[in-house]
Amino acid sequence: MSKHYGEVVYLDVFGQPTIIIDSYETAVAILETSSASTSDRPRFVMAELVGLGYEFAVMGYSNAWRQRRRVFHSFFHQGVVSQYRPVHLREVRRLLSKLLDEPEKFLHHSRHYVGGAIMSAVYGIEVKDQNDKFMAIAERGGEIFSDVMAPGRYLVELVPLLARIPTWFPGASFKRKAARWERDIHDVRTAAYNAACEAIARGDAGLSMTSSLVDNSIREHGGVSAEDEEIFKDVTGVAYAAGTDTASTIATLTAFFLAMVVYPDVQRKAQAELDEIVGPDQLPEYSHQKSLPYVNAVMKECSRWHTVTPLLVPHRSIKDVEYNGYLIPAGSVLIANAWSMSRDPVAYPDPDRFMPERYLKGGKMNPEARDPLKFQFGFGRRICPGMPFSQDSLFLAIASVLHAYTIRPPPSVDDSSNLMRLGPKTPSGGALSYPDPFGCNITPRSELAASIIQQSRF
Ligand code: HEM
Repeated sequence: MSKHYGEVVYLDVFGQPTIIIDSYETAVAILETSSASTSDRPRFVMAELVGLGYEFAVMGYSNAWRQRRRVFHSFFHQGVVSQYRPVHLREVRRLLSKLLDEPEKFLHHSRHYVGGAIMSAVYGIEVKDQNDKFMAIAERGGEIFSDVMAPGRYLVELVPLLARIPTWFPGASFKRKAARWERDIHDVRTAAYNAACEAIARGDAGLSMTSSLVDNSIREHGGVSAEDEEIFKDVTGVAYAAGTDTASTIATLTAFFLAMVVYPDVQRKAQAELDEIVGPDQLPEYSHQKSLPYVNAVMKECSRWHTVTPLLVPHRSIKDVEYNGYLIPAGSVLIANAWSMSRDPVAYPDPDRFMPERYLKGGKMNPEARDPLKFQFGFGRRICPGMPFSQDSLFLAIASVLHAYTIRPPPSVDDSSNLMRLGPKTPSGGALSYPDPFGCNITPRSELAASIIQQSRF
């Protein structure tokens, strides 16, 4: 888009000033340097109608948002996420073991890997069953989130007055849908939270975000006030929803499997590095991460190659902002086009190609290469607070799967032109983007690898 219209595009959408930001540098100038003025959110009417207003991800730049974000941050910032590593390590052994038994269900197992870690971290609940009800609730919540946050999908976003028409009114199908979905969203916020509180009351709860919040409250105030209980449900609910649903980390992990199918040379290079650093007798640990530049580069390239949230989540300006001689009026909706940033041919020559080498120089991470995490997780005061947790989760899965398994195209894909068709596509539709469905053939790299996985079963 910037090729034709420039890096900042102004649109008047039914009287609503809307700015599309196409370049990374411009996004930093507007959303980071001026973040005190550009960290509000526009109103998401459909999200409110389905009950998603409790998520601080959709709240305006207010005290309620600040309060919830502060609580969330205290459990997920870079300095504390290592406390969840034992959980990721347990879940990755489960993932490897399931891949041995049912490799064709790799996407399903990946969902359980990501969701299992977040369920433990947030509620102290261990997900064992393939058909776990809490996983199903979160996945349903994720589908609804992606639908209602899709830009331009609902007329009510442009004409909020429509939200007042009665449900039976002709053309009010969006309201009937919202009424049905409200029950699902209510379950996301309360079902696992209530189960965790029951376990705390019985005295058999695992250590978690919920148990810490409740225990601290009892210690400091002698109990949990009704007001605090609402905040605890909001904050644990958003962590569970954002971490477990069909989005984010899972979409990046799916892109990893796809990239390994399409680019076998990359896979071989990453495996050679793992063989040298980790060796054949054990599985990767976090202590290996610093010595695995190529695997780290694969992980970064997965995030860039497949953009999970192509238009991120819109911000809104609360004051006039000047950028490069232009005036961005207060009240503008600010949309950062992460898809276009990920395809910037200057930062990423041959951008559709999966090429971890772009982040490396002399066998080490190249500090001059643009790190895609700087835009794929948003900007300024709204930057994704779940990034450190999701990076820990992704590293361990990517390193462990590559170390133990070979990922090949399914037998039905017999030549390279068919393979390339599996590559990334310009996203369309929902707020969250997923690679198209694909199959792959996953087999242990050696008998030793299979036996290590067997031994680590629990
Ligand atoms: C690959 C994984 C992920 C990606 C690509 C991703 C991306 C994003 C993006 C683009 C935003 C909006 C940022 C902005 O408005 O500028 C966001 C916000 C958010 N994310 Fe993530 N996310 C991921 C994983 C997670 C995880 C695992 C969690 C929870 C543990 C999480 C929790 C949140 C929350 C709570 C917000 C709202 C922040 C706010 O509005 O203040 N995310 N994420």
